[in-house]
Amino acid sequence: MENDIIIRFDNVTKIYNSDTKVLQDVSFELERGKFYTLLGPSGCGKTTILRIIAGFEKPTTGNVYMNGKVVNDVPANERQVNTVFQDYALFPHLNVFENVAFGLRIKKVKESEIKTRVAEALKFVNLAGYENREITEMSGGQRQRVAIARAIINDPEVILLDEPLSALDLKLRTEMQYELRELQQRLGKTFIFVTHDQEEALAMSDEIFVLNEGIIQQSGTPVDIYDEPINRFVADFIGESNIVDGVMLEDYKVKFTGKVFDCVDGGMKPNEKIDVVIRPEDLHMTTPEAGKIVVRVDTQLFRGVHYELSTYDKDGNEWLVHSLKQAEVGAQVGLDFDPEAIHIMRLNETEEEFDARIEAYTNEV
Ligand SMILES: Nc1ncnc2c1ncn2[C@@H]1O[C@H](COP(=O)(O)OP(=O)(O)OP(=O)(O)O)[C@@H](O)[C@H]1O
Repeated sequence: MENDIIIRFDNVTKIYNSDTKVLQDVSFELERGKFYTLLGPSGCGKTTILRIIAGFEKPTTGNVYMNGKVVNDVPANERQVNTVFQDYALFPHLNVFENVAFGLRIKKVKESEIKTRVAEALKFVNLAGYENREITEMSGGQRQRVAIARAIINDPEVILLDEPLSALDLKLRTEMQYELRELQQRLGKTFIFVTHDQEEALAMSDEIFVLNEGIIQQSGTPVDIYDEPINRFVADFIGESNIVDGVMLEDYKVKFTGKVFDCVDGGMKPNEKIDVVIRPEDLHMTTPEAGKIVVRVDTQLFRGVHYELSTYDKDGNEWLVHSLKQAEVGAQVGLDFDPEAIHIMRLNETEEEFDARIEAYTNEV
């Protein structure tokens, strides 16, 4: 239903003063009440998308819609959007109460209403009772929550979060991931979260947009993107991958490392060159005789839950393996995998082409 679409980008391009395109024909639709993540390396255009949604920047071409209306020229303060910035942008000279109350004071809301609403917002982020604390006396995680309380106090429809966890240490970051996700679900608002951390994106999102050089490479649920990356960039960026050159001989038959394997993919030209991806956790160690690929174990690291092995085949391809069993460095071992573990990626296939092929191919089957 069009009703449920809160934000829509229609072929949005952004060119700053020079002629480099920071965003290239970006189109997407965001539904109300979901948790979205923009994921990509530094400089890929994530923050630019947030700034366009917030109204701090205008698209060079294309249209941005909110609730079905074009908002290209609507100023930031007239949009139902609030931002939580990377450094939280809290006022160090004001206490917690005044930081959260700030937006309401600007709007000249009555003092008694300010009190009630600040108390509600602080309760929501589990900071009831902290009203009189100075910002400088709050921990990193608590400051984060103050910033969120400040962002939700005006009851915006959309909350933008620009790398809000990057200043926290690993343990606190993980805690805050749970907390933010839970908070988003309780609030029922649309969250748009920017990060370059793929684990964070996988853990928190309903849907992820993977960006590179101003182009959306792929969008989908964390599971879809992890299981079916459409190109080398996405496969590499989302988790660890083994990627080798291959040839799709015909439907269900792929050749790589000089051997032919059964797979579950198809819909390509005969003998088409492709990239093959196999995730390290899908490779199982066995004897060299029983293995589909024979490799030599080069290094082994204990990672707590599993061993991470770096191995090489006779052609010099590296195969990362996650194994519960220990291996012997220098030993020859076999690697086994299921046909379903072989992911095929067409060279230069766009997301639309990928979707169309999968649909046509699965219909055929
Ligand atoms: N105001 C501006 N004027 C000119 N160029 C800009 C401006 N803002 C951003 N850029 C350029 O646009 C590109 C994308 O920047 P953006 O901040 O959107 O990327 P990002 O993915 O958020 O990166 P990061 O993770 O490093 O913040 C970069 O090359 C950046 O230098």
